[in-house]
Amino acid sequence: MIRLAGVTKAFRDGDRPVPVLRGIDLEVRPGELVAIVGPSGSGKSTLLYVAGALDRDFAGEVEVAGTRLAGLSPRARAELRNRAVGFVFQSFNLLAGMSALENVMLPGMLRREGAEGTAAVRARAAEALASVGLAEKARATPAHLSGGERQRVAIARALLARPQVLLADEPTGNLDAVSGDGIIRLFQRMAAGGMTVLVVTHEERVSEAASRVLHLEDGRLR
Ligand SMILES: Nc1ncnc2c1ncn2[C@@H]1O[C@H](COP(=O)(O)OP(=O)(O)OP(=O)(O)O)[C@@H](O)[C@H]1O
Repeated sequence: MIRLAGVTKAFRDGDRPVPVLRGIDLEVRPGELVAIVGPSGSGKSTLLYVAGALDRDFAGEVEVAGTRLAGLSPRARAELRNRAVGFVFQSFNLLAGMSALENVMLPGMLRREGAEGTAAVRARAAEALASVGLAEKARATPAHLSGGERQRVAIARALLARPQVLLADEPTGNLDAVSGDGIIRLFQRMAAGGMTVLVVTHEERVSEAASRVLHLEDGRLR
């Protein structure tokens, strides 16, 4: 679940505050796939970063996966993010020298908790890759994968920690129509499985697939 209430945010241009979010109320429940659309520069990415506990420089209330962000230390915020939130971006951000499986394992290796060994992280990564239909490509490096497959690897990486919330910023922006449709179906499946999915998009076929579409304009959602 994601909940924003009365969220405002401004960037600074010299001394002048430039408001970007002007009172955002938003609730996305488990099982929902919500699309945010709006003109370029309207603040869609900014809203996504606030909702994902990446940005704490805002006013108002935000709750992510049952935890209110107000008063959390940077460390507690990072823990919440690692545990509960998966991020997917337009550019897949995969490491070229690593296989698909190793790319998916990476966050698990960096944030290894307790006594979890490499074999356990590898098993979780293999499961995540299988869930996006890429079990067969585990050993391939990004250069040997199509754009759609690369994005699916990035999604598997975001799913490694089995997050409750999945946030995606223009996830189909670099993909052809067929690959993009595969990614959209994947998001629909994640939501159907009970995940809370919030996607920022310019693309109509993404918003058409969403359970709700919200327009961000002049700092407000409608
Ligand atoms: N770090 C920053 N410092 C100052 N201004 C910023 C910063 N990040 C974003 N902005 C400004 O805030 C506004 C919203 O940016 P944001 O990236 O959220 O828009 P967007 O709707 O995602 O745009 P696009 O669709 O083009 O990706 C823009 O005017 C942008 O220039």
